[in-house]
Amino acid sequence: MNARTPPPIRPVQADVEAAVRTLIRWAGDDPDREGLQDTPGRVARAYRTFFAGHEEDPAALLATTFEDAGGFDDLVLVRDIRFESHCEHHLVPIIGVAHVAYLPRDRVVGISKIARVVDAFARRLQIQERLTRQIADTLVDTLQPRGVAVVIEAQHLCMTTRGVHKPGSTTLTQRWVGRFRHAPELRRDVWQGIGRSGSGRTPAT
Ligand SMILES: Nc1nc2c(ncn2[C@@H]2O[C@H](COP(=O)(O)OP(=O)(O)OP(=O)(O)O)[C@@H](O)[C@H]2O)c(=O)[nH]1
Ligand SMILES: [Zn+2]
Repeated sequence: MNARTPPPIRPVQADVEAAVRTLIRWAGDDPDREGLQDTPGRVARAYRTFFAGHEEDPAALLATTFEDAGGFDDLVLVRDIRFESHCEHHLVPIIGVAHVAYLPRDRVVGISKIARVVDAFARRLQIQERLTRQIADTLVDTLQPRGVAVVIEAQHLCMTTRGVHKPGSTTLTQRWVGRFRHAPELRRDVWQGIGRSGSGRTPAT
């Protein structure tokens, strides 16, 4: 944003409710009928939850670390972190799991904070590739570990409930940083840890 561009004005709840009334009318229904009267307010509140990550600073979630981990510097893998996100193309849910691994250098982080970082990025308008990368980059920047791995498997409802209509299809993305990039055995540890048999190939740089 350059100096002449004013910051975007954030709509207030009344603006959002008016937009939802328009959507209801566009769908062919009457926003004033009894069953729909409270819907615009509900949708505004739901969207606030869905996109709460835009208000969060994921790096701050990792601020508390522990150096006294008994010299532990081996693999830490938090598996099956269920998340709900929304695709930025259709505003339709992306539902999946993230598996996050790191090799500590001199400190570890509370494991719940890793799941919080996943949520902070998931609760935004997203594409899966960016979500994967943002989680990995945040761990790298804040913990400076020897390596980070993020694998995400997700179902995009824009592919299953509309458009190409492929129910059951899932998308898998992976990001390997540091030691994981050039150590197939470490990547195999992650694949085995998450119950999958990934290839040991070295990812393109
Ligand atoms: N790479 C990537 N694509 C995504 C993600 N979520 C949704 N998409 C895709 O974004 C694309 C948008 O394509 P468009 O042709 O502009 O939109 P569309 O006409 O609604 O496309 P269809 O979904 O094929 O009906 C689609 O191919 C979606 O499958 C994501 O996380 N990553
Ligand atoms: Zn989509």
